[in-house]
Amino acid sequence: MKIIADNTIPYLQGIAETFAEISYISPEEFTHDRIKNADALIIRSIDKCTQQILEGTSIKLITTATIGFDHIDTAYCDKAGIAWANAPGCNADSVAQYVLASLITLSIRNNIDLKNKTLGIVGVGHVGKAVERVCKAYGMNILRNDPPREEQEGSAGFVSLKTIAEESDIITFHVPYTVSGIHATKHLANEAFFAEVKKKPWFINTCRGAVHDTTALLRAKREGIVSELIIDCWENEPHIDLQLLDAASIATPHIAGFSADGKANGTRACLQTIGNFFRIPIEKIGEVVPPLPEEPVIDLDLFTSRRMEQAVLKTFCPETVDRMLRNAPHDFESLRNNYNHPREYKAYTLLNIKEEEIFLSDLLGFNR
Ligand SMILES: NC(=O)C1=CN([C@@H]2O[C@H](COP(=O)(O)OP(=O)(O)OC[C@H]3O[C@@H](n4cnc5c(N)ncnc54)[C@H](O)[C@@H]3O)[C@@H](O)[C@H]2O)C=CC1
Ligand SMILES: O=C(O)C(=O)[C@H](O)COP(=O)(O)O
Repeated sequence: MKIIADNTIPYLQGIAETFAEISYISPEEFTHDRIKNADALIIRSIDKCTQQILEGTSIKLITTATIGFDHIDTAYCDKAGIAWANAPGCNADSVAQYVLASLITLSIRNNIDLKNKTLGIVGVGHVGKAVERVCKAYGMNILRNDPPREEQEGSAGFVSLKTIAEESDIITFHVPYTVSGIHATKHLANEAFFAEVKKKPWFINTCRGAVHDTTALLRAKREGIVSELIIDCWENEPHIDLQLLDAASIATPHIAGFSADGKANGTRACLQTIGNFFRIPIEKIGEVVPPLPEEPVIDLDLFTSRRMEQAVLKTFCPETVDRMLRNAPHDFESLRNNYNHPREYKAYTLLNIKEEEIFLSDLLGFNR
């Protein structure tokens, strides 16, 4: 069996060689001619699987090491008999770590207490639920909007997008990018949405850039309708809007899901899918593990105040990544490809924890 894999997917090399003939190609090499003889692909979100690329190839299975799958023309795949699979939930905890660390960063910068602030979550799937869990543990009130889930499960626990706009102090989007159907998310945060916004909320996009309309978002920011912007996903990546970069309080190059743990989960999910599809045992799958952090022990006594917040920022510091993007906005893709993937909380042990810190620590998943 022939596999072609994106050579920027971590923790894959040395594993797939044991059961397949595998070639690694760069995202730039991802063309029809290069992939046409493969049986299976292992891709990332920057490898666009369009009809043009796929038509006339021998590909039977596409696996993407990501949650989102808007880079795959799934309608064409279904018509052409090409199976495809994403990696559901693989990096949901990474996005939650990013959101909490970014909120803490801005709360310290602006001297604002987040406890009892209302967080409106739009899209409450794997990521939205993980964000809800950590932000609730941190003491925030949660509003949830998810019309597709509401249709299936009933209205209890869900609110309208209008309520999110009117009542939230912070609004965070965790929807897939979709362009058709009654729940299409393209430009969900548009002029009409910002017209309903009341409390000058912070605005977070860590899902897909085109879920917001950049022009409308910039206007909302300029007019003080929204206040702080946390932007990880941008329209037209990697060619990001420099005015939005300037307007954002935290700006990162689409790395919210880039924890080492999330990457390993994504790689493992792809291998598992290939194993199941082609009925091959993948013995080395257990070797797909992220490396230990450089400093796996965090001594809380080293911090004079906001000790748990400092511990969170020790695992992932959005300001470091923000600086890298501002210094080189045109290197968006290379910043992503050469990123130093942080570990999630479970890779760290907290020392000298106090009784009142245990609840949050355990909920985030730190060891103690
Ligand atoms: N920045 C990053 O690195 C990452 C970005 N993502 C993005 O986040 C998205 C969400 O990920 P998951 O939560 O794992 O997906 P999921 O499929 O588990 O959940 C998405 C939720 O959004 C809801 N939804 C769909 N349309 C909606 C609408 N119009 N309004 C409100 N809710 C709507 C769905 O019903 C579902 O519950 C992914 O599709 C991906 O695009 C995911 C991981 C990392
Ligand atoms: O999982 C997703 O969906 C994401 O947005 C990923 O974080 C994107 O990762 P890459 O495709 O850039 O590896």
